[in-house]
Amino acid sequence: MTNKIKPLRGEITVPGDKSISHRAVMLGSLAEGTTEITHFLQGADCLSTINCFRQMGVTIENNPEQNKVTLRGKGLHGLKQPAKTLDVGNSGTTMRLMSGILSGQTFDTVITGDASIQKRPMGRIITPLSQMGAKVESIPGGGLAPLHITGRKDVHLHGIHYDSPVASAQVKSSVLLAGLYAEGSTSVTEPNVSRNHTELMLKMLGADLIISDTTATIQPNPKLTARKIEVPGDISSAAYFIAAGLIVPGSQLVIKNVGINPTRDGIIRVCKQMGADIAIENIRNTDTEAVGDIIVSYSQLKGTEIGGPIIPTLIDEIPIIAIMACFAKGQTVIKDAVELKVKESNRIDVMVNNLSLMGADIIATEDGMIINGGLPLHGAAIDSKADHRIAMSFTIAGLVTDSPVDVLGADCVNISYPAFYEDLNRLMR
Ligand SMILES: O=C(O)C1=C[C@@H](OP(=O)(O)O)[C@@H](O)[C@H](O)C1
Ligand SMILES: C=C(OP(=O)(O)O)C(=O)O
Repeated sequence: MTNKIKPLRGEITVPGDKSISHRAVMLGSLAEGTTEITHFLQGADCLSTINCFRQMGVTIENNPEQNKVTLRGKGLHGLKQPAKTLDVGNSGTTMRLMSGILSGQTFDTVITGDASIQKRPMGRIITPLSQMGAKVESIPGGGLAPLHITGRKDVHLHGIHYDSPVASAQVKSSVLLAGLYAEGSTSVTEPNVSRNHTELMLKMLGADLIISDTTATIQPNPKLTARKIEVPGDISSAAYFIAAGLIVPGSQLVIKNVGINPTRDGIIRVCKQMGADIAIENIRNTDTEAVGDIIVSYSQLKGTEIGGPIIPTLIDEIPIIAIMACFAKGQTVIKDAVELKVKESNRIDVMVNNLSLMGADIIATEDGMIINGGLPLHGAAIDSKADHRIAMSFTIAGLVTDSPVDVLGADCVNISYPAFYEDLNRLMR
């Protein structure tokens, strides 16, 4: 069967940012007053966060038709012990950020997630939280979930300075959130700056938090006051349409209202490096985050090198960048991205194996991959390994292969972008 290539044209608004939606529920639950969240992401990961906080006594109304969530915060010390194990589903963000919050509670909890979560490293949060005096135990051992977190009845956590070995917003946020419950200040320094949504939202709600270069420092026990939170469109979801616009001949797309926080905008910078016809218009600020409309047109891309401080700003976009690199002239080298091995799947192996199957010239390296672009890609059956970013990346590749790509387990897009296929089909009409 051959594939008829159809250009993508028109305007699209992508769903709300996943990282910011999680944080809005978490911090709203710890604030005093009513939080109204608009453009909330109705992805399974964020619904897991809602469920966990409901189990700890927070009243949360979710209106999926309007993507609106309203919740009544309990204050820093108002959560109650859940009746059963907290289940984060597939969400690493929920697991790691909540572990920081739970470390500061007076009650015990057990927290776990699906098969993928139970393979992902939690030692990276157990180490700093333990240094703060928290008692976080891996039940199976080896730093894996489920985790048992013992409440701190008499002893308080104490602030630390943590020199994180990884640039990870989940590690940084977990420690800063535990810092809300510590004696003394808590700071985290990371090797490169990771997304700073936790810091920006905490500040907006009234926390005493200072960001200086690669260090964030928080003072304990603030009064957090509920505010309206407008969630920008998720640049990680926009990335699939950016790529489609660039690689499908004849395409031109406007992606409205996308979060362009500089700790997340690496994909835009890489597209420019690759010679893309891409621009941002209508830049404005919400209370905490910059947003803009992304305009993108089909372009002949060229290879590039990606590594160093830009990596955390585009970590979830590397699978789709690898697809773009296959359509670029020349070589693309992606390095310093070893973190890809501990996401929902090993994203280096899964990208390299599947793109090789489709005829790409790609090899895995220890911390990334090297792609020689320009070879035609063929259709194939691609196992998504239940990883939403993999499923969406290969769907976009399949728009320009000579025969169809069959993505197995494609319903995992539900984790971060439930309407992905509907939105894509609408732009191809
Ligand atoms: O804090 C967050 O919301 C996230 C941080 C990143 O993970 P790491 O902190 O593990 O890099 C990213 O990959 C994930 O999709 C969301
Ligand atoms: C890695 C991701 O999310 P999490 O760590 O929250 O599971 C992702 O969405 O690509």
